[in-house]
Amino acid sequence: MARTPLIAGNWKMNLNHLEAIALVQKVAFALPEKYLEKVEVAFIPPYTDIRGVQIVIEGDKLGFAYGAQDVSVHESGAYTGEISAGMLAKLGCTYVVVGHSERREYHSETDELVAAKAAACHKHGLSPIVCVGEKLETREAGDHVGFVVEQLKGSLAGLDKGQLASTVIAYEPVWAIGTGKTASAADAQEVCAAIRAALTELAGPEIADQMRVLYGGSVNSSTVGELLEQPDVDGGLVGGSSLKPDEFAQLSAIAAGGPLP
Ligand SMILES: O=C[C@H](O)COP(=O)(O)O
Repeated sequence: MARTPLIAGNWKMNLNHLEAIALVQKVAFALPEKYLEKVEVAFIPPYTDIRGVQIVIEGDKLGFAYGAQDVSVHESGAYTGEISAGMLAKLGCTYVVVGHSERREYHSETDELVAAKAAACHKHGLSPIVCVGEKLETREAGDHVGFVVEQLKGSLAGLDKGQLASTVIAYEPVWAIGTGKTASAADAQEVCAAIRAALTELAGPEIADQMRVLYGGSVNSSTVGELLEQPDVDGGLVGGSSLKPDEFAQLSAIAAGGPLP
């Protein structure tokens, strides 16, 4: 089945709320609307930017989606510094990245916590983008496929088939993030195919076939075309290149089927 590619720009901890609005406007200026019929483009800014991003996207009917980089497992209450899924849903978010390797590494997030965050998203109609990926030593030992599949199963534990259907997976080999080393298209396909096989086990072929599996790690306009030609790669979770409006517009256009004129 044809899956609409998703290009999600994870800004990480970059851009204040004024810079955020300017970036969305520049991408909208560079990327003619017709491309959005063939690719879904989402912005994943820091929490403080989401309101501004919402206003410019909704106000100008830009056709982009947006979301958050993390979420609390708690609903509300005395959890200083936390942001709930309900708050993000109220702001019109579609997506929430959960289990990014930077959160797993710097905030000691476990598969169990990631699964709880994914469940919190679903409770409020948000689609989690569940991130998985191996470190360099695991790849060098040749254990990357088994590692990623186990991490995936742990990070989706407890989700029912309906929830899985509206979950996005992002395969991000840690050694390729922010390093300029993109996994080869064949490397990405190998793991994304194993992810889809695991999703088939969990949710059945019909649902697994409609779920999007993204690749992330130094994606840019030169690499996105070949990555998306792979049968199990359905888009990109894009870090550094999402902060450059012309580059992000170009790679989104390529994901839609052709470069900008
Ligand atoms: O979430 C995005 C990924 O961590 C990839 O970041 P990158 O494109 O800067 O390598």
